[in-house]
Amino acid sequence: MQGVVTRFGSHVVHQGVDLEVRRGEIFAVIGGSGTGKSTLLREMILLHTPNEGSVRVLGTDLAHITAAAALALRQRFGVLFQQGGLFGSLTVLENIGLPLREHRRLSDAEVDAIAMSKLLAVGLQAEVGQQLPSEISGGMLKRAALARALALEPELLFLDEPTAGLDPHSAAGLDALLLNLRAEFGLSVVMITHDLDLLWQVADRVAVLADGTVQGVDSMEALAQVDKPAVRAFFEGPRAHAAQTREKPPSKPK
Ligand SMILES: Nc1ncnc2c1ncn2[C@@H]1O[C@H](COP(=O)(O)OP(=O)(O)OP(=O)(O)O)[C@@H](O)[C@H]1O
Repeated sequence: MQGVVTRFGSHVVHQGVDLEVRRGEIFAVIGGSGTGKSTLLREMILLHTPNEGSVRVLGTDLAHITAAAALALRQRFGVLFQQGGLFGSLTVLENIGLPLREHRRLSDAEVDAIAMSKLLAVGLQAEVGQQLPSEISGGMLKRAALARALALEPELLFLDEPTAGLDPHSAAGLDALLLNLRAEFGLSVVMITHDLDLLWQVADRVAVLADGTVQGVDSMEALAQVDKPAVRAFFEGPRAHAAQTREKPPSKPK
């Protein structure tokens, strides 16, 4: 993103946001409530157009993108929305297979086989595939939604608050899963999160959004040394300290 300006009426949300996400990295955007994180994500996934500035995703400039190019681009990235967004009347396996039915010419058996491989890749048991979303836990729902986001083998994954609403055990499981998926599929990940553990354990670089601009982009370790109030806010308080000192998984690839 370069020079992104976003206004809603007279309310200026972004006043010149510059961001660059590198291939293969897990990149997080943090910021206080209302600083425009969700809007920024929506601008990256073709759901909102900024008033000024440019957004490029996987080499494609979104400014004057044709409908056909947008359709092609959407198949190269996966999105995990905060609520998961699975269809309640379909089984988990049918949900995961939906993007394949929509965008690929495959037999039912082929769709089911790929959907099952994604289900297993996110650490769910095969039997879960036959259950309805209402029958599984919040942590399993997130995993199932992630499996659906992975169905078309995206190069890039966008996650909106992936651990929101999860108990600490399920959230920790998701940390490990993201690291594994990146290692296995070479995914690049852009996520919005308030989860300090997720930030410390998983994010390679983090952008701090405040006052309409990016106040700093760096590893959590480096940001912890930055002496700006908007950045410091994320490193103070008992929860921040606990997350910072928690043991990290040894597998964190660099
Ligand atoms: N469609 C819209 N119309 C008008 N105002 C909007 C719209 N979408 C977002 N806003 C405003 O833009 C600002 C940023 O919203 P956004 O949801 O992007 O923030 P956020 O950082 O994701 O917040 P939170 O952490 O609370 O989810 C808010 O003041 C919000 O009210």
